[in-house]
Amino acid sequence: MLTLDNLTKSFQGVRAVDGVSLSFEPGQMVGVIGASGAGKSTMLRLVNRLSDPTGGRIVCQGLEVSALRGRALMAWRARCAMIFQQFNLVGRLDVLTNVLLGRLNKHGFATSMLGRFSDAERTMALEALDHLGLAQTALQRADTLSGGQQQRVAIAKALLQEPEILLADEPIASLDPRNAQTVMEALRRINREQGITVLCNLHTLDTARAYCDRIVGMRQGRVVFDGPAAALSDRQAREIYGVAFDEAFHEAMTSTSLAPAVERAPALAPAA
Ligand SMILES: Nc1ncnc2c1ncn2[C@@H]1O[C@H](COP(=O)(O)OP(=O)(O)OP(=O)(O)O)[C@@H](O)[C@H]1O
Repeated sequence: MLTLDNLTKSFQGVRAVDGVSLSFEPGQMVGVIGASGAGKSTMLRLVNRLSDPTGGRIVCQGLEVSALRGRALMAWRARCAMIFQQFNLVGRLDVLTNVLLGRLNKHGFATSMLGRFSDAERTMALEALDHLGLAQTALQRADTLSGGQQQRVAIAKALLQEPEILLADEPIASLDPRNAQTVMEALRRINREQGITVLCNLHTLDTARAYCDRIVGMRQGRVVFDGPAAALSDRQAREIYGVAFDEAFHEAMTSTSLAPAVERAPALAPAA
């Protein structure tokens, strides 16, 4: 169980995360939604300690994450992998090497850059790519792939960390609807098959409703909704998004709807 207890982060007087208390059961897929500036990214960055809280605590299975320093902090970061909107791959390196860089925290930077990976790790990386429908791209430069493919490479890299928690910060924000669907299906499948807890910041409502067990709605740094996706009413959604509500809905309605995706076969369709 991962628990955020009265978690707060202030930036020069702005309370980006304001007294958030939440608990996440292992294996949940949680969509964090809210308008721009609601505090979603800051909350995720606090969880893996890319950013330090100014108040409150983070506790995971008895470990006080918010107090960790040095090696213990590195070990925590290895337990919760993070993927970003902009993929964070090294474009000039091939896909396989990018995925192997997910082992960085097991080896240290120098060894990883020298490419000293074991056969078992290479097999693990190829299996992760294969699982994500990308085995055939292993020797291609990462920057020759489509955005959706690059995000799936980033997911494979995150999986090489063997994480318990996957933090996804707007993973589909820069993708077209088809690639967005493929990436969300991949995250859902990893969550279901490997039991990895997924906390995913999302802009649009229908995506959160379609793929997540639970939705956390944030507004001005606070949690204003926490419950099953099916329990989120339009009135509550309006409260979460405020004046940005129409935008959140408009995006959802004008894009190829992602909603039916969970009803489809779980196999990953190759993205363009
Ligand atoms: N490093 C920082 N320095 C100062 N203010 C910051 C910093 N990071 C975030 N903020 C502020 O904290 C608030 C929450 O930002 P955050 O990026 O967490 O929101 P968000 O919900 O993820 O928004 P978006 O969907 O646009 O990414 C905003 O007011 C933002 O300007």
